Amino acid sequence: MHVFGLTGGIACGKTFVASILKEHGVHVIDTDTIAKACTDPGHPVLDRIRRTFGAKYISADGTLDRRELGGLIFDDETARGKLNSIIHPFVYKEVWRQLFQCYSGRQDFPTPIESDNPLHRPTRSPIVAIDIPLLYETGAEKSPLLREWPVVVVGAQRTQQISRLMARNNLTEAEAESRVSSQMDIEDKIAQADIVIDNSGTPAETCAQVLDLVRHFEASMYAARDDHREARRAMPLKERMMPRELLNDIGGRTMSGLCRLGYTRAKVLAACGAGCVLAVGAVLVGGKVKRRRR
Ligand SMILES: CC(C)(COP(=O)(O)OP(=O)(O)OC[C@H]1O[C@@H](n2cnc3c(N)ncnc32)[C@H](O)[C@@H]1O)[C@@H](O)C(=O)NCCC(=O)NCCS
Ligand SMILES: Nc1ncnc2c1ncn2[C@@H]1O[C@H](COP(=O)(O)OP(=O)(O)OP(=O)(O)O)[C@@H](O)[C@H]1O
Repeated sequence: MHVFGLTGGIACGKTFVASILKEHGVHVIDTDTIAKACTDPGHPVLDRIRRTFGAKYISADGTLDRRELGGLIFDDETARGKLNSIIHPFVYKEVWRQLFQCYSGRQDFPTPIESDNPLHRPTRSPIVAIDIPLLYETGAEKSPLLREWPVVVVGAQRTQQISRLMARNNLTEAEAESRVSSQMDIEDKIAQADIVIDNSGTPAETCAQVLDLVRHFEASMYAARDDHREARRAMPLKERMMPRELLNDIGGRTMSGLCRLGYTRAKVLAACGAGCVLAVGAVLVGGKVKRRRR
């Protein structure tokens, strides 16, 4: 499986690019969708928002008043930091859960967020994009989630960000300016990117770049798999087996990682079985080690 981070400035076109990726079979884990699910009525996050910012940010029907809260946090760095510290830990945990679901392919992996959203279903897609608008702002590129994987930045000009945001969200120029300024400058994101999709042109031009990107990932994934198979075929049979101590070590470390995320040992084992925990661990330590065949 090949994973990559997808980011860009506000209104640069991440959602547009993600929709093309999905059409080409890429599974997208969307953190905006997860963050929205976290603020559904009944979720502990909504209650913390009410206690932190006040009841005026909750509508009469009990849902989050997104426009009102957006008006506060995009203009106020301290409030933004508070909101991020309430929501982001839930988002991070749910991204990991969905990624484990992708690795294991199991529908019944324990789910903190129950949802009918198709994005929350497991996938057998070999390529997974994690769409994180605040990827660089939160240092996710250096976190265990993404440090082994490339980051793709969707870029556009700042003036286009403002005009697209005003049109899409029905905002004034000042409101759009404040939202764009609340994030790292798009030029800085482009400078840090591993790969850039330039969405300053026509949608058709962007589609062509995205198609090239999918082909690039497919080619590098299959080349790596073929190299790996060839190298293994050249090894004596005994060396192809993974030592039992290494298997135990990987299994133990993966299990403690999952337990730190809040899953109980029994839940993890019931959900995917010991063999799968080992396989996930093996993939995470570099994909060099394969599950032993019975
Ligand atoms: C402030 C909220 C209620 C405004 O809701 P609204 O429907 O207007 O915007 P939406 O959620 O669709 O986000 C649109 C875009 O705004 C930008 N954005 C959202 N939150 C933030 C933030 N805390 N800081 C900077 N930019 C942000 C992102 O580029 C995002 O793609 C909402 O964005 C929110 O809950 N944000 C905090 C959670 C968060 O950080 N989400 C980003 C992904 S984890
Ligand atoms: N190449 C393009 N030409 C013209 N309009 C575009 C182009 N790409 C995207 N748009 C429009 O710009 C707006 C922003 O795009 P999109 O919603 O994909 O951005 P985003 O990066 O996901 O935004 P956000 O950070 O707010 O989630 C949308 O209304 C979209 O239809």
